[in-house]
Amino acid sequence: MISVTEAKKRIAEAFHALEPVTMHLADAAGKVLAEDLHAPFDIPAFAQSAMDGYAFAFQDWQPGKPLGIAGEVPAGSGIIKKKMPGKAFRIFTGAPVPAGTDTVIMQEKTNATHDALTLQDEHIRHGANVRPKGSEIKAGEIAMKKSHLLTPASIGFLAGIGIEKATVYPNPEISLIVTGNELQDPGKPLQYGQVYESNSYALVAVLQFFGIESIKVYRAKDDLRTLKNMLQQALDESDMVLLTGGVSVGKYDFVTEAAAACKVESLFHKVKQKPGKPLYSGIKMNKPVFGLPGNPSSVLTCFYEYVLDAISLLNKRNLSLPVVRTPLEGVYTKTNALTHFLKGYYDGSKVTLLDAQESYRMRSFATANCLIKVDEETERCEEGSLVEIHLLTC
Ligand SMILES: Nc1nc2c(c(=O)[nH]1)N[C@H]1C(S)=C(S)[C@@H](COP(=O)(O)OP(=O)(O)OC[C@H]3O[C@@H](n4cnc5c(N)ncnc54)[C@H](O)[C@@H]3O)O[C@H]1N2
Ligand code: MOO
Repeated sequence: MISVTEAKKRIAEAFHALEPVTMHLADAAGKVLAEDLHAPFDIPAFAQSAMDGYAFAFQDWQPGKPLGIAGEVPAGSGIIKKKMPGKAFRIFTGAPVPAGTDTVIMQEKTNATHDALTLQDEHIRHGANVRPKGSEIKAGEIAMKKSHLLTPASIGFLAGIGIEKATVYPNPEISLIVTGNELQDPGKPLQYGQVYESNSYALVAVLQFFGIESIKVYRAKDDLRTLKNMLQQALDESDMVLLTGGVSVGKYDFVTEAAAACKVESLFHKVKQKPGKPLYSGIKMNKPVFGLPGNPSSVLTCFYEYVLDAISLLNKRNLSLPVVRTPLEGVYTKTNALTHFLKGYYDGSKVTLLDAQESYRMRSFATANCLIKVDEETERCEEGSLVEIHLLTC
């Protein structure tokens, strides 16, 4: 049995990023850039008015002397206006500032008749209310660097400078295999000895929260041949496989055997932790395989603590839970030399240990917003002592 630190280290060293793919910008949100992007054009592509008002040449203006009005330039106007010295143009926000003019005055600060304009702003400066050509970015300039996370603002920025496609690290396609003869679908009546299948629901939900779109779910009976064939198929058609249940020492626990039969190389089996002690992790051609111990709370805890690390290595995102140190409300003691991950509630200044910590229970997990990590060697956490918590961002 290895420590939590060693298990995380083995994962960190085992996996590398998926092959980058080029996709439409609309599909690239939440992904990480695998290339530098350069601006294809000067943006704005022309000197642009920032206000509804009048464009004029600053040097033509003499206080108290009206300017003539030569015409109108609405946004989107493709008409190139002739230079009209001494004249102003009616102009609107976003419209091209006509050649020969360099300054825009907002309409509220003018007095205009149909052909004469009086400026009523002595403080107006040369170039006011004009967005110069290329002031956002110049053609050829680096717009975004490799490894940048495409946030909504990044997507808006790239679209705004005319970029349509991006080469990014894709999300892994993931197969889930839930094992167990006892499993029944929610909504159907429970026969004696059956339990409702909830692990696939929790895993699909958490994967979706983290932006993973391609998820296949399989159900396997506790039978080595079936499980082996299913795992082989899942390995063939996806980038990562998560199995739940069947990873402990029982007579019907076949996950590690099935993985070995599929030539998955084991990274570890069993970690000094609670919940999730029988956790298994393996690798086949950069495809992570996790055998998550079947108890629902162990499944989700191991997902947050280990599977997220592996996904982060494949898609180059940093999805691992944020870590905070905060005072503990109450006292916590433990007698075993295992790392404990405990369901907690963090109010921004302290963390409270929730009840129902047993790994078959999900009730308090459903209201928890963090996991409290109590290290292997710690025997007692005193009231008010600083503990490490991992924030459940979803
Ligand atoms: N002799 C020992 N027995 C057990 C040990 C051990 O070290 N020695 N470890 C215990 C721990 S810790 C855990 S965790 C479990 C893990 O066992 P498995 O991964 O083999 O899981 P199962 O036995 O298949 O299931 C455990 C539990 O979870 C329920 N389950 C399973 N799948 C689902 C699902 N999809 N949805 C809802 N509930 C599920 C299952 O019915 C069992 O109650 O082993 C301990 N035993
Ligand atoms: O972790 Mo088992 O996950 O303690 O029930």
